[in-house]
Amino acid sequence: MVQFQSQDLPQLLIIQPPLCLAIAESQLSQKFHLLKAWESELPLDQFLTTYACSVQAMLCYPFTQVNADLLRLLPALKLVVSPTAGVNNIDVVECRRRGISVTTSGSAFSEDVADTAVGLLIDVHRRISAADRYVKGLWTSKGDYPLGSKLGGKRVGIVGLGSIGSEIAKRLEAFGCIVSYNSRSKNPSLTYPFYSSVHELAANTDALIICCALTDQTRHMINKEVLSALGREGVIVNVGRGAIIDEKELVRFLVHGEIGGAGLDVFENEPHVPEELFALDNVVLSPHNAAFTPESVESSSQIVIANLEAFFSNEPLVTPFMDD
Ligand SMILES: O=CC(=O)O
Repeated sequence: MVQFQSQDLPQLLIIQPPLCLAIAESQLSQKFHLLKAWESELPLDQFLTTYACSVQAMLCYPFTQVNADLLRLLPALKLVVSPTAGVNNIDVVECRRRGISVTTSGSAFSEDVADTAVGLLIDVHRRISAADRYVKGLWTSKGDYPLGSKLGGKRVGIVGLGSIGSEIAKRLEAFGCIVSYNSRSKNPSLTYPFYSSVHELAANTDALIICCALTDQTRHMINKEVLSALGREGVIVNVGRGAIIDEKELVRFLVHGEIGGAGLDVFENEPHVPEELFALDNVVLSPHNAAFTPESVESSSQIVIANLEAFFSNEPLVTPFMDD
């Protein structure tokens, strides 16, 4: 049997280690010659210069900033593969200008993100995390814990009705919620009420779930006016990206009781989380892990590998990034 040396395999550049999103390295290394920049003794720019003329594909984990400066060092690059749904760490405009394709995880994470979004919504309304802390610390007599509020019948506005938003809507319908949405455009195949303005959506709902992409247009889209429109009883859940909400305003609204509560999986400057939130029982926090289960990471791994194989065999990419 012919034994391939890894040098014979197509090169795959990886700049930073994978953290929790480990794409099965054993599977990758059977098919690609992995160039792991962080394991090299060379400074990054020298490492990249060494492979500049040969590297055509890069796997980019969420903390790698793929900006114009980095791309300039990689003149042969033709493909950036992201194992996540969000690509706000990649300069997709510069990639397009340079003829570099970008792929995402497609819908590999959608169901798990949707589960977490609904979990956070229920938790804030029914005070599950706060009740857990209460039982473990202060419970002295039965029945004296403040009542939470019912999810069924709530009007929930979904901001971004793509693959994740649609999974959230499906789940909320089963809970008897009244769903409406805001998106870049109305989807004619959906019957949920559409609001072209997120402010209007907030004014007409009891809770907002943010699951759109972070772009120049959506940065700080949830601002003081939108939070005021959501109102004192309103709840906000964010499983998109932290910077879609003006975090300083959100903290101010929560601390002053000007909105009802929040379930947050993402933050503006991760892993920094505003400490004012820690003392609030109507705020539930999670460490940007809404998407990640062993099952979804495995499915994202398969998509990463399928995109790389398609690229190196000149086949159409499986989940190209679509900026629609
Ligand atoms: O945050 C997770 C993702 O973008 O898939």
